[in-house]
Amino acid sequence: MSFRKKVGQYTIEKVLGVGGYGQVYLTTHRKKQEKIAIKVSRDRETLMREYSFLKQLSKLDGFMKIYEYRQLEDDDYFAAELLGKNLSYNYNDRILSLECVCAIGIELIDRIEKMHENNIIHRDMKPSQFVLSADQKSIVLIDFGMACFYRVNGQHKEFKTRRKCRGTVSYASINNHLGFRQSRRDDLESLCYSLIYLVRGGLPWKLETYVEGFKKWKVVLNQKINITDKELFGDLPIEFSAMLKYTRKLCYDQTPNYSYMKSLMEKFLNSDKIWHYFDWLESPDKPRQRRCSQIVDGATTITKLKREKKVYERRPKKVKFSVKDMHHNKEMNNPDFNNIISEKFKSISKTTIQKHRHKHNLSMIDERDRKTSIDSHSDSKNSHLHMPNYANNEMEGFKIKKYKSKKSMRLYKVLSALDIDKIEKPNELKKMGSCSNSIGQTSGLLQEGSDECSTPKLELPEFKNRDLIIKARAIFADNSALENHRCLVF
Ligand SMILES: Nc1ncnc2c1ncn2[C@@H]1O[C@H](COP(=O)(O)OP(=O)(O)OP(=O)(O)O)[C@@H](O)[C@H]1O
Repeated sequence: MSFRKKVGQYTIEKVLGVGGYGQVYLTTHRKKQEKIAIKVSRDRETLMREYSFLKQLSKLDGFMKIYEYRQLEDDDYFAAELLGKNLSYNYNDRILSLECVCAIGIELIDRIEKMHENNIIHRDMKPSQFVLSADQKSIVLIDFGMACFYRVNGQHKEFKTRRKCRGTVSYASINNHLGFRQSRRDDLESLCYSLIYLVRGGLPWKLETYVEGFKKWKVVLNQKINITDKELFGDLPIEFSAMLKYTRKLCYDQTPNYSYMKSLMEKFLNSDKIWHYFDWLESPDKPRQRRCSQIVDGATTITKLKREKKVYERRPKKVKFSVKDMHHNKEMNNPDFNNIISEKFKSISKTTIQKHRHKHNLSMIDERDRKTSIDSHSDSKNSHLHMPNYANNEMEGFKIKKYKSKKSMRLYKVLSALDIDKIEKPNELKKMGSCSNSIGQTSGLLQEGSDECSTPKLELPEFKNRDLIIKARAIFADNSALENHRCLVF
């Protein structure tokens, strides 16, 4: 297999990153001998859109400088300023200090504010999109492949439901999970999860590796709703939870108070020179650096990454053989052939097999899986029977806490995660009646799925909190009815 050596007039030196839809290379311009980053993709439409957003922002401080866009025979590329490392693995595989993360937070809130002023929302904020500038003294926000305009001709786009869940599940906002069209608030909520990741070395959501596609979104939503402050924030100062709660409270089209958010982070810094606090820079008068308790047991944590790295390093090299070799061996009646094959299949883990089944929609053959699927199926048929009858409640100023049943407690948890303790129009709850009659109708929120969703027909009933989401969705469904409400949702 031959690797690509050049793109247009640039010679490729190494791969900087391979993402969802493109590859980023470190290259040298053959004539000017300049080091340049090149993003290459076959997805012309997305690459062009990203380029146009970057072009618009590139004149501002804190955004990547962007050069040319070229169309090639098989793919397209654009050239950009060469930046440093991204923050996804954290500096030196260690958790960052509290002060450093606050400094990063201030930088990023500033970038987000500028981006929002330009009518753009990012929709995929996460640590791998936070890249150090070449001098390592500032943070640059990259990857606008999923960005879009939230305001067109001065008008905010209207609120919509049943949208695809977009972005990266661990950092997605609750409203994104619920299928609501994203707006400025969602970038900020994702930023909060990213900062927690950086300062605690991970996020507490737990995911089995074989959970894929849209099911992953359901599992993580459940955890985001049910998690306690202690689990999520550990010994972090109260300002972090205040910031997350603030972003969750924002209305759909509300302009966030960026200064307030910055002020929460500034409490931990005494100097104006933000880069002073970056852990990766040495300075003689470096201020005190505090480390917070680390999350070690989550879907992605530094500890886990280190562990995996060690296992990977220790693993003996696999003997590779091609299909051609296999046929050859078979034809030659090689006595070792069967051993080789059985060894190879032994090394395929259960997870991989489950993944494969999942991908190809194969029936689950083990008894436990079969049982779950039967249970969930029967659940689906009778789902409307489980719906508590809220429809008769005509009381003004409906208090969520009033309902003590298990299901309403779950509803209460979603609403309190969104910081809503009162629904002003109890009549809205009537909609649940009609929603609950048809799984197809209600599952719009759930089935449209993520962009990662390769199996859009994932069974809705598998989601334990199905009722809860249906309810939340029903309550939020009517944008206009809730516009003037204290619950600040849309
Ligand atoms: N200008 C640059 N200079 C240095 N490194 C870069 C630059 N642009 C991107 N990278 C690196 O390449 C990685 C992938 O880039 P980018 O996020 O733009 O690609 P993507 O295909 O959209 O990825 P994903 O799907 O993971 O978001 C980044 O995390 C970053 O480490």
